[in-house]
Amino acid sequence: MSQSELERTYFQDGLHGNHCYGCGAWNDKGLQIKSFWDGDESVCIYQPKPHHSAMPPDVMNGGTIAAIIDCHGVCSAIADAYRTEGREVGDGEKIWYATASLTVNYRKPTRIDGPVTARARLTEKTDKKTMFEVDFFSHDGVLTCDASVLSLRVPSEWADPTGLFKHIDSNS
Ligand SMILES: CCCCCCCC/C=C\CCCCCCCC(=O)SCCNC(=O)CCNC(=O)[C@H](O)C(C)(C)COP(=O)(O)OP(=O)(O)OC[C@H]1O[C@@H](n2cnc3c(N)ncnc32)[C@H](O)[C@@H]1OP(=O)(O)O
Repeated sequence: MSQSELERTYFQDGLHGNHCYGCGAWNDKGLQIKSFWDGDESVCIYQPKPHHSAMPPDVMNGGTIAAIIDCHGVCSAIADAYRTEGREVGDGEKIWYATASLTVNYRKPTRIDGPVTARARLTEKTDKKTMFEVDFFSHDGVLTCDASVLSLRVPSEWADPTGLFKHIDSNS
């Protein structure tokens, strides 16, 4: 059964300190997407802004669409991992995933004049890898893109607020 808007728990609200451009609730210049479970699917509804346009001002930009799908897919992988362990997102020992692969097929132009919806379903999972297939709809219900997002579980250094590369450099 679908949750009402007031009952929803958004994955990103549990990812404290996340400054990601697409999904970081702590990045005030980012998209700040919000994702939630609707049964076995995860859903993200996003109202594009006029500056998220492609060349025609009424069509949504493909890179912005990809950023939404990417972050919705990775956040779904994170939320799925917490759910598998019976925990709320962000509770207890932290779980991080990063994008290993993103494929987006742009089937039709996406209207910018209303909220877009990404719906994702889990299609493959191992201890380290999680694949979500994502359908992307414009506000009039047209399926404009389909996509797949492969997320890989990464160590806690990815969440170091001072950065990742010093860990990589010191290991190489
Ligand atoms: C107070 C402040 C606190 C701060 C808190 C922060 C909170 C943050 C919260 C939340 C964040 C969540 C939000 C993120 C959302 C946005 C996502 C992004 O934009 S992430 C950036 C873009 N992505 C990258 O930059 C990855 C770059 N790539 C890598 O680093 C590596 O390639 C990585 C980690 C993805 C994989 O490397 P390996 O060494 O762990 O894995 P290997 O051993 O190579 O592979 C494992 C398995 O995966 C397959 N695999 C790996 N890469 C693949 C690929 N590209 N395509 C297909 N398969 C791949 C391999 O074939 C292998 O498969 P077999 O286990 O043998 O079956």
